Amino acid sequence: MTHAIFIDGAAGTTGLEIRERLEGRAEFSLILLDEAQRKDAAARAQAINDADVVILCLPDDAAREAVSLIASDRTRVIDASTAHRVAPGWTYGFPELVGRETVAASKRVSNPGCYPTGFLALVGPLVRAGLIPADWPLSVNAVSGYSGGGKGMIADYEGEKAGSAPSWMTYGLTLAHKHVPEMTQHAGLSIAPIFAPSVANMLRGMIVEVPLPLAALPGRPSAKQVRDVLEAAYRDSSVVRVVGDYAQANLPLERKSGTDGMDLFLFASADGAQARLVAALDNLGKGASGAAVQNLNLLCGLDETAGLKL
Ligand SMILES: NC(=O)C1=CN([C@@H]2O[C@H](COP(=O)(O)OP(=O)(O)OC[C@H]3O[C@@H](n4cnc5c(N)ncnc54)[C@H](OP(=O)(O)O)[C@@H]3O)[C@@H](O)[C@H]2O)C=CC1
Ligand SMILES: CC(=O)N[C@@H](CCC(=O)OP(=O)(O)O)C(=O)O
Repeated sequence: MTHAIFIDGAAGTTGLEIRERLEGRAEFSLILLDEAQRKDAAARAQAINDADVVILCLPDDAAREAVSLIASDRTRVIDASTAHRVAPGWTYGFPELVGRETVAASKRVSNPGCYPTGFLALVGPLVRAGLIPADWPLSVNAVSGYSGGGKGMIADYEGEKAGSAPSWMTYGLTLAHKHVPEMTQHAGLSIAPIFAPSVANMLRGMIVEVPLPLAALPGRPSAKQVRDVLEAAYRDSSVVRVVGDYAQANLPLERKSGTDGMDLFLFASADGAQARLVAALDNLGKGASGAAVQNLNLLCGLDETAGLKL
């Protein structure tokens, strides 16, 4: 069976990467709009309703508009934007956390944000297991490649003004980043984490870190207990891996660049009092396009890793 797929926003950063992963796959036929039609509401509405699955790679408002254009009961949606990540009636498209069957059975799937993908992979299982209380005041520090800001930020770093682009900058200084609600809700937290994102002068790649004062947590969990919970959570996954044999003295932003996988690490102090939980991924891989293709595979009853770069 061939599944008809329409990528709305196929000319953007995320859309192009999804297209690249789908090309040459016999299970899919792509519905394509040319340059003159790709922002035409009537042409998009037709394509949306002709598709079995629509993948939205659009700004939030355009994603909401695209969903409003759906008239066909058959059309299923994967939205890569922030528009529906905490919306009722939408499945949060993180198969390793919500269950592959749940994603596979859904008509409306919201792809996780890139930073929340790292944060939730690390923290979700630990909250669920009771090692981190729901009201624990977590913080999360992260670095992204500049492609995380889409075509606009890529132009800032690679276009005429490239010389004045910072080599590294922290942002989210109002403490109201759009990813905080999904991090809080899908981790099962009652207190929002303090989120400190930053961008480096590198195209792609992401490191997300959660410092964890083990000795201050109720029950004082050991590093081994934390690691055991994470390993059990991802035992069945070939996309998310808990790395147990990392012997290097540092961890580069490039670690997972160009791949759709995510590596998780637990670094603990010798006395077991402190730990640093770290996720390495590609903001355009498991952080966006790879996750969308993984979800698409599940919606279509295919192997979840088909077409992924692992
Ligand atoms: N980049 C990343 O790492 C990640 C991005 N995302 C999310 O994915 C979505 C897409 O992001 P990204 O690919 O980075 O963004 P880009 O800006 O690179 O691409 C967005 C695309 O949407 C097109 N577009 C805008 N409005 C409309 C419209 N009304 N109708 C049709 N097309 C439209 C743009 O057209 P034009 O080319 O003319 O500007 C552009 O091609 C966003 O919601 C983003 O937040 C999610 C996870 C990670
Ligand atoms: C570097 C950079 O600017 N990153 C983006 C997030 C990219 C992303 O994944 O966000 P969404 O999927 O939620 O759009 C930001 O902080 O807004």
